[in-house]
Amino acid sequence: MEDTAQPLQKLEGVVEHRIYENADTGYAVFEVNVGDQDIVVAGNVGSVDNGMQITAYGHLINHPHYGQQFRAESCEMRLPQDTTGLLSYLSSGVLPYIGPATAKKIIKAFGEDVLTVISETPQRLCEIKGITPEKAAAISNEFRRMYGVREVIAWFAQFGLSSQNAVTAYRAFGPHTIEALNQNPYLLCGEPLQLKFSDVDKIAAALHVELGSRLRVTAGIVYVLRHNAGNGHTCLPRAKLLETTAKFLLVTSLDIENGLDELLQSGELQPRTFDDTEYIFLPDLLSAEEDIAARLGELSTFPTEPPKTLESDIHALEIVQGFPYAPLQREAIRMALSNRVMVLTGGPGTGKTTTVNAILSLYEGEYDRVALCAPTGRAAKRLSELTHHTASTIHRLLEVDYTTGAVRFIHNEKNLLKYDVIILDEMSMVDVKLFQSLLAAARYHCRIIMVGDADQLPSVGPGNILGEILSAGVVPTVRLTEIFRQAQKSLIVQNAHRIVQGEQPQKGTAQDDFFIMEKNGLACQKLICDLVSERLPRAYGFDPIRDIQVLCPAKKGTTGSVELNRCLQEVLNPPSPRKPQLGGEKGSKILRLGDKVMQIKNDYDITFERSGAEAGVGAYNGDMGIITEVDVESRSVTVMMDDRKYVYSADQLGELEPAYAVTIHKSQGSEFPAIIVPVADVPPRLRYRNLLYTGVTRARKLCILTGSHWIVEQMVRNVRQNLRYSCLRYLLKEAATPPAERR
Ligand SMILES: Nc1ncnc2c1ncn2[C@@H]1O[C@H](COP(=O)(O)OP(=O)(O)OP(=O)(O)O)[C@@H](O)[C@H]1O
Repeated sequence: MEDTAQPLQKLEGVVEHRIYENADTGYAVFEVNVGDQDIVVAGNVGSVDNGMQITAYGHLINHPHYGQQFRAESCEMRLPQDTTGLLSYLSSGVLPYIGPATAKKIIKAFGEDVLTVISETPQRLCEIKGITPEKAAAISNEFRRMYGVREVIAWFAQFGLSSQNAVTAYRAFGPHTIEALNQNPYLLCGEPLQLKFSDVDKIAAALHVELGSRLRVTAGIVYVLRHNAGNGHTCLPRAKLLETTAKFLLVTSLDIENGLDELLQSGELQPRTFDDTEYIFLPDLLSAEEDIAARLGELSTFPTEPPKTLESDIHALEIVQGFPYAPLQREAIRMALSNRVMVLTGGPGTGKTTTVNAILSLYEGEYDRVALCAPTGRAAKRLSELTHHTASTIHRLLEVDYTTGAVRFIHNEKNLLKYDVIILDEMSMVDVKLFQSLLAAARYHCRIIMVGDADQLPSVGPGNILGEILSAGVVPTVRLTEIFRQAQKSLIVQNAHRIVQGEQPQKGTAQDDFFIMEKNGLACQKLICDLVSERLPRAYGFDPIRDIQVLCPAKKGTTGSVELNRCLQEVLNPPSPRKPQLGGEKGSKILRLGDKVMQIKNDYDITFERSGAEAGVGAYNGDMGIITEVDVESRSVTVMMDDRKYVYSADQLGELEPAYAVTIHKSQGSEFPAIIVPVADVPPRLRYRNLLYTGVTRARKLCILTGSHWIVEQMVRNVRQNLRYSCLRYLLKEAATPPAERR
């Protein structure tokens, strides 16, 4: 967050001493002799060695902890040329078997040619006493490897790309990285770097790759598919893919058609045809949908014997809770006990949780190991509060393997989970890859109960599993429809059902838990601040920070989450000399002592402590907490999320955002005592039913819509189900059909 607007300064000198180096990220700190003094240089510049000549570009800054240092944005390095530099370089232990004494002997023997000898004719090193042919080969190999990384860093630097990217590329592509990238710069769009296509296009243009070249076209097609996976599609119809790619790449459709055929032939992409439409998949997403379909299809076709005492067991539960189950609830309970897989779906207040509780009790009488889980930390917490059973996130159930860098799970098909039953709530939020992983780790006989509301927004990741399962009609399903009397009293519940049925929500009166207040633009912004800071705490006793949540359809605009966060932070947690803070430069986000914050991406590595309980790792997208400490010196922030205490270091602060106002998308799976949804200035593309429905159903005790009623009307009317391309429904039907009956 420091000032980088000033022109870059240049620093030239010779590396005197390495202080710190992180081989994974390419971050290095070292002392450089610039003639009359030594200056500490830090930055993502890759590996450096004593004696190297460097030219760095960056800024001289005053680090609060380490004092004056040069923060390098980029750095060119040359191996030492003269014998003094060479001696310093070789004496530093940079190469195996060469210490200061051997370095002296080698330089004496080969002078300024020493590095050429090491690289080209290492056998000549055997002229030095003590260097065997094996040692000479090891020295030469190590030198070439290091030099290779450096060359890759230099190649990346000429296109303005970081050393961190270079180190990652070198690790993926090996000693021939530059050769491979010169031949096909579009490799940079794929794993592991996934750079933006337009940026790679510029590099390709500099390397004289033509617009219509096969390399560019095939990379463009894969890129379009991957981009669409980011928007939730597991595949695209062939025609749509061709059309989108042609527009994106500005080349003829014939070129694209040929490119696609090549990718299909090589297996880099895979086709499936259903209802006369050819769908094109990235292989990993196809195998995710196929695996899910195969498993659920198989489980669906093998019902089990229900326990003989089932009816009397259900009756016993009814006596304990004091009311009978409704017919559909009974059907769901029976289904859970007589099938290996099922879906339980329904809107708010239709008795899903009551039914899950019954299923849980009966399963616990039957089986030893029943797991309850949900896709997010907040959803798991809510589930465990409602059922009084331990519930965990799917990630925690599968246990993330932290050692590999990529997200892998400790429980998988080779190391199965030891559960007899898995009950999975908030199914609408689960994406195909995560569900594939969960099913793969489930034992063969494990029952799978999926619970969710298909009218909620679909998952952030690719797929629309719940919607697809329901439309396939293969998996045994109960759809609860009755709104129970208890829930009927709530206008939140009534209005949620109205919205789903395309009816307008009713404005409430003073006794109700749902209101619509007409205000637009800045007046709406001001109204929200007043409601949160004064009116609702006064009228209902809500804590403005912990109980009230503003949920925005959009990020941008006067009543978007960014602007509202700024205003609410100012009102609820204003600056004060007693409240240290970070950020704020040039309008960047501020993190201040006492702020409510949200974790905005999954971090599987971050550790937390708990007083009186075991420490652990992981903070997940959507987790919320309060800043309890800000250390300006080390630029670190301490956050309490329930009983978990996290310390975010300077480089992890990007994972946190103020959370007085969050988007409805980020609030999926969570509930709050009171919510306010600004329905003013909502961009047209975000005016749709499921978004409003998901927002409204997050409220437990109070829901206020502030904005204009005609935007509410538009949102209710617009049923543009976030159309998601997926073939799970077809694959499920196929999997549940005996082979002989398939077409
Ligand atoms: N068979 C029943 N008879 C009477 N009341 C019931 C019955 N089943 C559930 N209820 C009541 O209806 C209300 C809503 O039930 P429940 O919490 O199970 O619904 P839900 O679908 O999980 O709702 P939400 O999704 O909003 O959490 C609760 O007060 C519950 O006690």
